[in-house]
Parts: sequence; C-alpha cells; structure tokens
Amino acid sequence: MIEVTNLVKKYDNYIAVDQLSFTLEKGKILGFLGPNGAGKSTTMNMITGYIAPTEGTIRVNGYEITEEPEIVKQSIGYLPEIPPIYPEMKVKEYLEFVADLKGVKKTDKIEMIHEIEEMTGLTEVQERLIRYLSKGFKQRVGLAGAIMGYPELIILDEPTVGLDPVQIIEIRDLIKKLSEKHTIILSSHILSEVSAVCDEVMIINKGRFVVRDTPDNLVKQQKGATGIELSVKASKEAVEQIITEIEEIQEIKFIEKETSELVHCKIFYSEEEELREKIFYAFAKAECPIYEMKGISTSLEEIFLQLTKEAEDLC
Ligand SMILES: Nc1ncnc2c1ncn2[C@@H]1O[C@H](COP(=O)(O)OP(=O)(O)OP(=O)(O)O)[C@@H](O)[C@H]1O
Repeated sequence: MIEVTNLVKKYDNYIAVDQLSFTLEKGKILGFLGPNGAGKSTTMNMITGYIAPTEGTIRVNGYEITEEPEIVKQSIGYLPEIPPIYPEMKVKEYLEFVADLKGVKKTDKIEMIHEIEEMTGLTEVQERLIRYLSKGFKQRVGLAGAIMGYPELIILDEPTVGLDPVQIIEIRDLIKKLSEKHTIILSSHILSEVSAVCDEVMIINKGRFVVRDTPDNLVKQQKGATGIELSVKASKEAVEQIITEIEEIQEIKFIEKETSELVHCKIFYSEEEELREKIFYAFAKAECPIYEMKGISTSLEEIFLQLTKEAEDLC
C-alpha cells in the first residue's frame, strides 16, 4: 500500500531524514519510533505531502506523491502533532467543514459525520464549542477530522501526547478499531506506547533506519546479559562472597531498601546460561535463605535506548 524509497530531507546542510526506505501492507499498524528530533514528523510530513522530499520516492497504492499529489493526498488522513482544529467552531460544524474540505459527497456527508462521531465518541459533545472540550476530546476531534472521507492510510503524529492514562487507553482502543478498515502509521517516542497497538515497530534515530520488527521479536532478539533479582536473608558481605564463587555471574548490583532487613540485589549473567538452580544451591549451602528470586526481563524502553545507542556508535 505504501512504499518509501531512499527518502532524504535536508534543511540547508542539516540532514533530518537520511536514506529511509520502508513498505507497509494494507491493514497493518506501523509504529514509527525515535527519540526527539529523530525525523519522525519530517517523514510523516513528506508522506502526507506537506513538505517535499529532497530525494527519494513515496508511493501510495502505486502513485508517486510528487507526480500525483491530489490522488495520494485523497487516500491519506493526517493527524499532526498539533491538530488543526478551530476552537471557535462547534464539533459538528468543524466535522462538516472538514467533510467539505475533503470533498465528501453531499449525499454521504450526514451519514459519514454521524458514523465518525459515534466511532470517536463525539456524539454527545457535537453541539459544544471545541474551545471548551478537554484535551482528550480535542484529540478525538482531530482524529475524527483525520478519518473523515475514510482515507485508506491514516497517519497519526504522537496521538496520545499530553493525554491522561484513561484518555490514552481510549485513543489506543480507537486506533485499534480503525485498523480493522485502515492502514495506520503512528509515531511516538515511547516504545511501550507503540507496542501496545502496533503490529510492527520501526525505530529511527538521527534520520536513519535502526530496526524494524514486531514488539515481541524486538525483545527476543536483544542479545546480552540477562539476570535475576534476589532478596536474601544474609549480610551484604555474605551475598558478595557466595556470588563471587559462581564464575558465570558477570555483575552484581545491590539495591538499597531502607525498611528491609533483607539484602536485595540484581545479578547479571550471559543469556546463554541458566543459573537459577546453581544460585539456589549456593545460597542454601551457605545457609542464607532466599526469600524471593525473580527474572529480570529487559524492558522495551531499555531495548529502545540500547538500539538507538548502538546506531549512534556506528555513525
Ligand atoms: N523546518 C525546519 N528547519 C530546520 N530544521 C528542521 C525543520 N524541521 C525540523 N528540523 C530538524 O530536523 C530534525 C528532525 O525533526 P523532526 O521534527 O522530524 O523530529 P521528530 O522525530 O518528529 O522529533 P519530535 O519527537 O521532537 O517531534 C530535528 O533536528 C529538527 O530540529
């Protein structure tokens, strides 16, 4: 459905997007992820035709955006980071305005607005001025505008930024619902955020491609240390002594917990090892009872930081 090839955007001598290529099939949700300034908005602005690429091509359903801008724009709905909503309009007025702007047929307009209001939960506030809506509802209005005309591809730039946790869940559910009929690209700088809704995640950093995979595979493929967290009834020195005798252990970090009489620590070792039994017997032999032992799994946030750092080191 979308094919981006060797996309470059230069601002004077600064390269904001550098040889980016990717494709996306119909009906999928792709999370576009990167730290601040990675080039996410710039890429989205090029896909939606707001700014022109310096180099490269963008094809939507086979149409190249610079050659057939009108056809491509008709198949894209865009929610920019700051939605272009008019605070002095009522919700319904605004949606009618957007429908006209997008050339929705008069015969379809009333029904489409009704459907989209239902879908985005705006029916009850349709007569209210946008100015008086909460941030979550304003975001829904922006989203409703983006899906007006039912474009095949919906692009959402940081759709949940600034929302409270309840609003975030509501918008996520709405995005999932939209994916039943639309292809979606959404950006975020929070990995857990995109992994909650996306089929695949593409990470970029400093304008360049870093990695693309499913959220699960990103976690699985991450090589390196794994470990466990322990709570032991013993002195810190005794724990250190026992640990140093297990040669496979690479690192130990103590965690200070003022109210606890136990020693808490994190132990790291190569992920090829399975050391839980060895650790259990070593502590048992030393008569230091383990009160708790749990695996440490690398969080998505840590993986994101690790991958973007690896990419920077390669530059
Ligand atoms: N009009 C412009 N002129 C010059 N530099 C720009 C312009 N727009 C963006 N940039 C620069 O290009 C880089 C990429 O910006 P972009 O907004 O695409 O990043 P982003 O990944 O969307 O970041 P954020 O998460 O902060 O929105 C940044 O260094 C930014 O300062």
